[in-house]
Amino acid sequence: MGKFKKSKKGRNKQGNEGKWDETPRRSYQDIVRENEDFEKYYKLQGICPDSEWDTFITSIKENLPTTFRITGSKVEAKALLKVVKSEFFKDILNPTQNSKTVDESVGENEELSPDELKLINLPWYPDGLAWQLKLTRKDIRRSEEYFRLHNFLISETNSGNISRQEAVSMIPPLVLDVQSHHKVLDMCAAPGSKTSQLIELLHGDNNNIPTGYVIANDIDNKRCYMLVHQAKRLNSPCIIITNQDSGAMPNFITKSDGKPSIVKFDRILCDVPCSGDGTMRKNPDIWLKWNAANGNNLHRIQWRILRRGLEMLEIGGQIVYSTCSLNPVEDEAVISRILKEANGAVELLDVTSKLPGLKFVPGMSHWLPASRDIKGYEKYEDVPEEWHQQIIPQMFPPSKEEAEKLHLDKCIRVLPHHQDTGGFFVAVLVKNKLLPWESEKKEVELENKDQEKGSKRENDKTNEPQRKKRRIQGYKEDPFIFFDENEPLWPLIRNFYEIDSKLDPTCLLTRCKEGKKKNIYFTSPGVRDIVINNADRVKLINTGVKTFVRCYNTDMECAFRLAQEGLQSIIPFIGPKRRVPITKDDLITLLTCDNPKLPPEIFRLSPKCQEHLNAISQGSCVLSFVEEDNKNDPDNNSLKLHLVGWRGKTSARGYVPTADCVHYLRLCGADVSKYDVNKFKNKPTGDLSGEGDSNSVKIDVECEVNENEPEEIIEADAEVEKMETANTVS
Ligand SMILES: C[S@@+](CC[C@H](N)C(=O)[O-])C[C@H]1O[C@@H](n2cnc3c(N)ncnc32)[C@H](O)[C@@H]1O
Repeated sequence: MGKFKKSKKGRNKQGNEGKWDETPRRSYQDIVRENEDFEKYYKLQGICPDSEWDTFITSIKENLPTTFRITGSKVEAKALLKVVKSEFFKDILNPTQNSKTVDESVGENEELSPDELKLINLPWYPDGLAWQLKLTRKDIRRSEEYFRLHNFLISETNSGNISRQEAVSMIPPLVLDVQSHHKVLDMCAAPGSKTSQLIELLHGDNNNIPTGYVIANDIDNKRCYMLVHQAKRLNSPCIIITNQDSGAMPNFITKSDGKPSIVKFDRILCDVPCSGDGTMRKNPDIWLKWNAANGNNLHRIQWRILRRGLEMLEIGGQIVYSTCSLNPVEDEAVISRILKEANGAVELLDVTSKLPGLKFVPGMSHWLPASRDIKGYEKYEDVPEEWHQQIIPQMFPPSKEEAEKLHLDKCIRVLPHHQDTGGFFVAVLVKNKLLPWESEKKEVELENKDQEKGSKRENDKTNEPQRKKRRIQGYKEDPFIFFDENEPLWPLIRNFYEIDSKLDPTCLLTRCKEGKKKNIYFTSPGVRDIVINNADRVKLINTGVKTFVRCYNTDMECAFRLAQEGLQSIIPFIGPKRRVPITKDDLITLLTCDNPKLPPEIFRLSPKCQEHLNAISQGSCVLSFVEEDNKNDPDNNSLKLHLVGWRGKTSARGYVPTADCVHYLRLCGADVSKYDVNKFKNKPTGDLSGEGDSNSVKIDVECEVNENEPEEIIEADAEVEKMETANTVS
């Protein structure tokens, strides 16, 4: 779904683009990576065989290699992968040395040990799209040898076509088995790297809008706007962002088949808050503050979230529980506790076949809950009273007989030295029947109560005018106002773009009750159902992908231009008139135009494109490129690029941000060397940073609308940038 991505207006405004590798403000070099308690605690737990201890402890003290994955639809991602392999990895990494520094089949290379390999294609990530570079970001940034790779990583990150994500953090969405019809809940989602993967998996390679959706939730309001930022990159109409404590997450109501019912989710990701000691390689400050009490205190929160997740899960549904902590009290102890409480209603799944080539150890069945002074206890009765607040009976490992039933060995533990990553824990659970404390009756009663509350609010609402900013438990968000069947704006837009009647206009929404509508967003019908039926009961932060934008250019018959963000969602519904076929050469001509004041004249484009443009009125249009080579491929593997364009009086333009522009040019095999400035020799003129827009191909200024991004989003954009930079996830 290369289609569902990009646009980083907020980031551009902040001038934060391109800082993919900026060193975190505080200097990690000065941190002494030692913590006696940490070592004592994990030796006590026996998290690895004694013979591996030295390798483990050495590895966890080293800086983390750089990892990234290529995002997008299979076709577009594969095209970019080809560029990565042919243009960057082979030539740039040790060009004069043995080409086997690139390993595409880990384990099969007999000549070089993994230690000698600089570049590894992660074998367990589908389609070879994830890579690990044995170089830190600083190595890449500081060395002239890698300047082209550095430029590439910056610009493709900016355009959302690669995602910098720690290798192990890619695992949970992969084992969740998300399909396009699934209702997916991401309970602790911010900053959202896994949410992005979930959305990509939901869209799969199907061009249809998925019937399922992803609800991405976080308790931290500020961090919710990081999710908005991630969602903006993906341009999916199937995501909703909510701001709740997931340990007490309210039920969602649906009326999809007429009568109200409680939504049960098919897939849930429970990537809980944790001590994060698996991330010490990228967050060395954890060495300074690590203590055993931390994990003990988190156990209860983690258990509470997982428990609520299981309640919200459909029978037959799957939930992934994950942490970036090595601590069994935060990992197996939570799983063991919940399995015991569920009394057979929930069981662990073995998902190792979904991760071919991943090195890991099975989950532990024995551990020693320990007090802050690193004294481990075999049983609760041995715990001195002073620690009873911290250590509770439920944290203890199962008895031998219990352990045989629980199969904690189906959990996956990745330790840093296994394949030079961070540490990680992941477990997949399936719900086979109602939980012992759940009953159909209770759910129905609850639902009725919810309905009563809902209708009371409705009645109250009719008696008082709706305020622009509603307040639910202190939160304020602009309302979500869906078009009704008779929306006066719709016929105008529909006729201009010849929009098929299959597009339901009631799935379009705005965020302003009064005044001129500026931006029109689009959601899938499933998302619309959730928003309409839950806006009064759940803190909804954001939904919808920007699809039409008010345009003040009076040369256009329609008051709304297309927005690139929503184009991929509605392209199947747009009629042939405003879809302009372009060739690869047209695309290159349109995208290499540097001067917004001098866009290419129509006569410079291909005859077919000229003919089409000459036949339509001025204004917004779609520029559609379909790769000729594979046009008749039965698997429909031809590269298709749809860009928002503008038909001017005598000229045409692509309306594409700079980073996207470079990306498309790269995919077309065009020359992008003018953007590829060697900063060690020249001051950059090509604008890969995105801070300026000198090279972006832009629409007439008068048609550009003043899209005021909410302050929270701009701040969050900057914050995500900072986090990605510092690689801090937990
Ligand atoms: C490990 S991080 C999640 C990382 C995220 N899944 C990702 O891949 O980018 C944990 C998140 O849980 C959130 N959180 C903590 N307590 C929570 C709660 N009770 N309900 C919902 N979210 C919570 C934190 O704000 C934090 O963003």
